[in-house]
Amino acid sequence: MDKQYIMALDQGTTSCRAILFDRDANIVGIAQKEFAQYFPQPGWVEHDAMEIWGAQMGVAREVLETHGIKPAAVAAIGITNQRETTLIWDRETGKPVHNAIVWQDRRTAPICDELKERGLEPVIRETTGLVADAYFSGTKIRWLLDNVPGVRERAERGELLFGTMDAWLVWNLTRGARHVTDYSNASRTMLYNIRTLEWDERMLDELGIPRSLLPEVRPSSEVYGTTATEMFGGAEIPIAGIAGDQQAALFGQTCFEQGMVKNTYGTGCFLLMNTGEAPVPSKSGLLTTIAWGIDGRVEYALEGAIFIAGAAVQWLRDELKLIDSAEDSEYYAGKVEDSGGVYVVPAFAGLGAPYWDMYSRGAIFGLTRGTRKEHITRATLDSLAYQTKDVIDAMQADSGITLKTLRVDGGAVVNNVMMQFQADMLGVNVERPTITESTALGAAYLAGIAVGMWNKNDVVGKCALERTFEPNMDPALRAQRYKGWKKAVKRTMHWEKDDE
Ligand SMILES: Nc1ncnc2c1ncn2[C@@H]1O[C@H](COP(=O)(O)OP(=O)(O)O)[C@@H](O)[C@H]1O
Ligand SMILES: O=P(O)(O)OC[C@H](O)CO
Repeated sequence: MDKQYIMALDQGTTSCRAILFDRDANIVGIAQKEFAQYFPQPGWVEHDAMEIWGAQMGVAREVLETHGIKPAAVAAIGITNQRETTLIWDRETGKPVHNAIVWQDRRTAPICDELKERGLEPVIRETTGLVADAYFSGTKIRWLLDNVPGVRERAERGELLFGTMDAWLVWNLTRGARHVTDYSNASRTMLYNIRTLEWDERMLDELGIPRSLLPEVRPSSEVYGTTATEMFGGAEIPIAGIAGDQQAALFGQTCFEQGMVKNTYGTGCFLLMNTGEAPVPSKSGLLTTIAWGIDGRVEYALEGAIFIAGAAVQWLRDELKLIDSAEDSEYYAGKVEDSGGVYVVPAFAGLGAPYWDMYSRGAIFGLTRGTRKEHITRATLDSLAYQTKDVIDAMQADSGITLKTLRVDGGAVVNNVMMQFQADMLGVNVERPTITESTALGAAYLAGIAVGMWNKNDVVGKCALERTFEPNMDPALRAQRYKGWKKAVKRTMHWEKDDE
């Protein structure tokens, strides 16, 4: 039988998706399942890894069945995942020792403070490209070793394995035959030396993490193994691509040239600029990270991670109940000229790039007796664009490259009011592609390339634009609005730590 499909498994923060692509990289079908979010304490976020595994397999089988496609017709599986989310499990039983600690989880902020006090920040930056923040896996592993009874002893006896969600899925799909991750995911652990491309002894030592926990690090496009026979009714499907979701989106948007930038507007916003074969250090609060390893080469990116973006729209809907659905935000925001001087700073989980303030918290500024929900809704959407501008300014400063256009994707880019304001704020065109599932597309490309279905040139030709938003705001007005935003951000900083 002709192997004509590539299946992307997109293990996101709130849902598992399986997306089938045909040989022309068109979407044939999508299945999606949300899973539970656990918030055991303020600032803590956990996932049940067994639920994720069940949901991921469920959608993989569902998308094949719904479209009447036999597993044997799938040429390869590409995996892409929420990054940093940390799991430790037993190498014999496959049982997790604890829920996964999610990237948004702030419980390890004190461990990060301790690393900073020990003067390790420059070492972390130099070796891993990251900053000392609770966001990354390293301090989450440390927390599990210190706080879950028996885990440190079992880890030291070599009985346990650590992985981000990619490694967890590959390990399960291959029934424990492979414990692997790829360069892009490894570069988010705070344990991986992005220059030597090895686990970093110093960081492992500083955090007291046994090496035996760690997966093997492989390129982002190669056959890592095949699915165990019982997974898909006897078909042994090659698992041929792995990349963290934001790097996968950069690949899916075919940002293959140095200086090309994409922004994904999902729960958070993640901007990545391809910086080519050399890691570019940041002086402006960005991360230096591995984009992918392919064709025997590793390429790097500068990244700005914004923790709360679309999640702020969910907050309007679920907590404030100002809107009934995320789509409503466009309707209400469109009913006013502008936010009427209101600024929403959605620092619910502290601030990421370029501020890196774990102790900032959300705030609404500029309220007057005339403020309506339309203004607050608009200001919430504006905050996605302002945060993006903060990161773009930092990227331009660090790389010396001036942004020409911004390629966008993710669930929130359907919002035309927000996209237009983004173009206005940046003063460059914002390009929205036809397929906004860039993350899954990137994973599919990586897998399809590994099994010879496509090459890199083929996929560049497949990128089609659906709409371009052109800037249409007076530069003086832009500067004035942005100044207000900077003032608002400043006033939220250190909120949790200031006693005054
Ligand atoms: N029309 C819309 N306007 C603004 N935000 C939206 C809209 N539709 C969806 N969103 C936001 O997009 C996010 C979902 O995007 P998605 O890419 O699926 O996120 P993730 O992969 O992070 O789970 C949600 O946070 C939601 O609030
Ligand atoms: O699941 P997403 O799309 O919100 O992405 C999460 C990021 O990978 C976290 O770094």
